[in-house]
Amino acid sequence: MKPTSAAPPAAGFFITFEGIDGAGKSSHIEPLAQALRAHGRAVTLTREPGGTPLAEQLRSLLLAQAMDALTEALLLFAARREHLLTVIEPALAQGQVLLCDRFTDATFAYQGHGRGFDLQVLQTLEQWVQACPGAGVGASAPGLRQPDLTLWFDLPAATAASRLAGVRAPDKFEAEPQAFFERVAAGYAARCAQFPQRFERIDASLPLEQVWQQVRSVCQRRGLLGPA
Ligand SMILES: Nc1ncnc2c1ncn2[C@@H]1O[C@H](COP(=O)(O)OP(=O)(O)OP(=O)(O)O)[C@@H](O)[C@H]1O
Ligand SMILES: Cc1cn([C@H]2C[C@H](O)[C@@H](COP(=O)(O)O)O2)c(=O)[nH]c1=O
Repeated sequence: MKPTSAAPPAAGFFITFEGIDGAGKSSHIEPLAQALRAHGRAVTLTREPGGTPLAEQLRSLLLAQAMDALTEALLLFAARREHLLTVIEPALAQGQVLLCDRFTDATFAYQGHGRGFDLQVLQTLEQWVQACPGAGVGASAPGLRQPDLTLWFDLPAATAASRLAGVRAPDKFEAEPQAFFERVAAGYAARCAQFPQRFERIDASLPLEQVWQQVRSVCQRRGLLGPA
């Protein structure tokens, strides 16, 4: 029988976009999706909290209602479980690139460092919620779904606040004082130091086009995009 020359199916790849509110994540998700599709990849674009009808309902509560810190963490992880099982895992199993606007690093940064909520409790919830049969083959924690690549848009809290001023009415998180976002930014820096293999720091203080060039070159270096 003649050997077939068909390429093996692409493996799924999970990319998260992280950073404080106003850091510029959303400005680059759609352009990256387009670039990946032009490079022949199937792409799913999604966000947290949200990404499914149930998780979007939880998002509406989370972004509007004041609540106890544990309640907030539980609702975030409930939305995440639903999102993982119905959107993220199926897309990765089909070999897609999954682009997600925020994931669990946001919980460690906002709830953990921003609100001062217990990091050990967050870690326990992470282990429960992100246990997925298809995840982590060959990884340090087999069976635990984690992003393959995290693009961290690093921007001083004062610059983010001035970019957001007047753009839209602030939600519950955006209404927090600058000191909160300074703690969240420090939380992201700590996560970047803890997971240097999957984190890539993007200098988000540069003009839009230069930020995009950084995103593009990270994806080229990681073999997701070809040369420009
Ligand atoms: N590099 C940049 N230079 C100047 N302004 C920018 C830059 N990137 C984004 N902006 C502007 O800053 C604002 C926030 O950007 P964007 O919505 O992409 O941030 P975000 O990180 O997705 O915020 P959020 O998490 O709150 O949704 C927008 O008005 C956007 O046009
Ligand atoms: C996933 C996640 C999100 N948040 C916060 C961070 C943002 O302020 C909002 C989401 O709004 P965006 O405009 O879509 O960025 O939710 C959080 O506190 N903890 C989380 O785990």
